[in-house]
Amino acid sequence: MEAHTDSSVLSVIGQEDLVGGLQVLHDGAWRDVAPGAPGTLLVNLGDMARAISGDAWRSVRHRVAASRGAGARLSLCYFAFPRDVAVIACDGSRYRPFTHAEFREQVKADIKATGSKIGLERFLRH
Ligand SMILES: O=C(O)CCC(=O)C(=O)O
Ligand SMILES: [Fe+2]
Repeated sequence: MEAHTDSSVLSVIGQEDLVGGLQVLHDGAWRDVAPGAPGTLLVNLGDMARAISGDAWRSVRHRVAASRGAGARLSLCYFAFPRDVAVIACDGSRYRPFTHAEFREQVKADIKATGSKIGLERFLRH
């Protein structure tokens, strides 16, 4: 899975594998996230948490780089999203207020046009 930030408010990832492969970008370097003990849940902040907090919380860029022949990898993800009509706004934020539906449509359009998600940058105030 290529590098991305989640679009959610938060994501809960249950990794039932012992293979690993999840990596997060930290200080410009990809770091492995070691698989936890069985039953470990990993919580990831998404773009909506970032926007609602005015960048106080960050949506970490991550990817899955499972190596060939490492065995089966199973992960279950739960993504919590705002309702479509929810207005995502924060006083003093770099982002203009937008609805979740607007964000979703913009991501869809950007993926169609460029092959990848652009995300919150699209909503920067000018
Ligand atoms: O499988 C994983 O560990 C993460 C998957 C992921 O990043 C996603 O589905 O957004
Ligand atoms: Fe993700």
